Amino acid sequence: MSALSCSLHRVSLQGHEILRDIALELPAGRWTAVVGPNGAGKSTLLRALCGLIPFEGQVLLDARPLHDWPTKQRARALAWLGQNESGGEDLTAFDVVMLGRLPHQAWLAAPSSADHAAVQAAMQQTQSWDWRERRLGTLSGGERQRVLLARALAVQAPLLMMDEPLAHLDPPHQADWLAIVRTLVAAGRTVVSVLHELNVALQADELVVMAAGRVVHQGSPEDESTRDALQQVFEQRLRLLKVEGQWLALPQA
Ligand SMILES: Nc1ncnc2c1ncn2[C@@H]1O[C@H](COP(=O)(O)OP(=O)(O)OP(=O)(O)O)[C@@H](O)[C@H]1O
Repeated sequence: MSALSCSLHRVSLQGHEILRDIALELPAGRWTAVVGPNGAGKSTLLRALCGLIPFEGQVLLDARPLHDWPTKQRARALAWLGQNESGGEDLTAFDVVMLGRLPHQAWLAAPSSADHAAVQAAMQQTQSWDWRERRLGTLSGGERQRVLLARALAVQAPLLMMDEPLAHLDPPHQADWLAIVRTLVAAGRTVVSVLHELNVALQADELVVMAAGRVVHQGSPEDESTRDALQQVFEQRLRLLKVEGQWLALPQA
């Protein structure tokens, strides 16, 4: 069963064709990592799949065309964490995370106790609760990223899409992110993330390997064909090693 599937004929930005002929099925209840070299089209793909940019073709969320979903219902079904998100600098971290609860609230209604509980739980999960009174603009890059991750978690959507969620995170907080993803997937949620950190991506259930605006391969990191595709798109410049049962990718000079 797919949480999200697409048949994208073309995605163009400002008159330039960025993606072409992409057909994907992203399995429900699994973690899929999208990888590939700079400029491959990973962020553009994720944004098209979330309906944030126009596309030629079709995207199905839970087997229903994305654009047929009522906006609020779709916002409850699909949570999004973008790359280098700006805005809301003067809001407190708590209020930023509360924005994740908007799809659950009636127009102009005050947040409910369930909204408060969801915000607190998400901020505790990303260890950002201590900064709840701080303004977003005063936080470091990594602290800010944890608040924005909490906002995405607070939506409590069955599908979580994240573009470079590990940006600015130090190794312990990368490990915490991985633990959060595993907890979500164990609870039946679906996670799709663009990742540059190949050692983390190789722990995903599925990899989508991209190059030059196309999907080159989709499969488990355990499959040799997936690792061959990685080598191909990264110009055979990886050393892929299995250490303690875990695939690692080192840059090769
Ligand atoms: N608004 C735009 N107008 C024209 N071209 C764009 C626009 N946005 C992105 N592109 C181009 O589209 C291509 C894909 O960009 P995208 O950000 O999706 O790649 P990516 O795989 O996420 O890259 P990276 O790993 O460097 O973050 C790049 O060549 C980029 O320069």
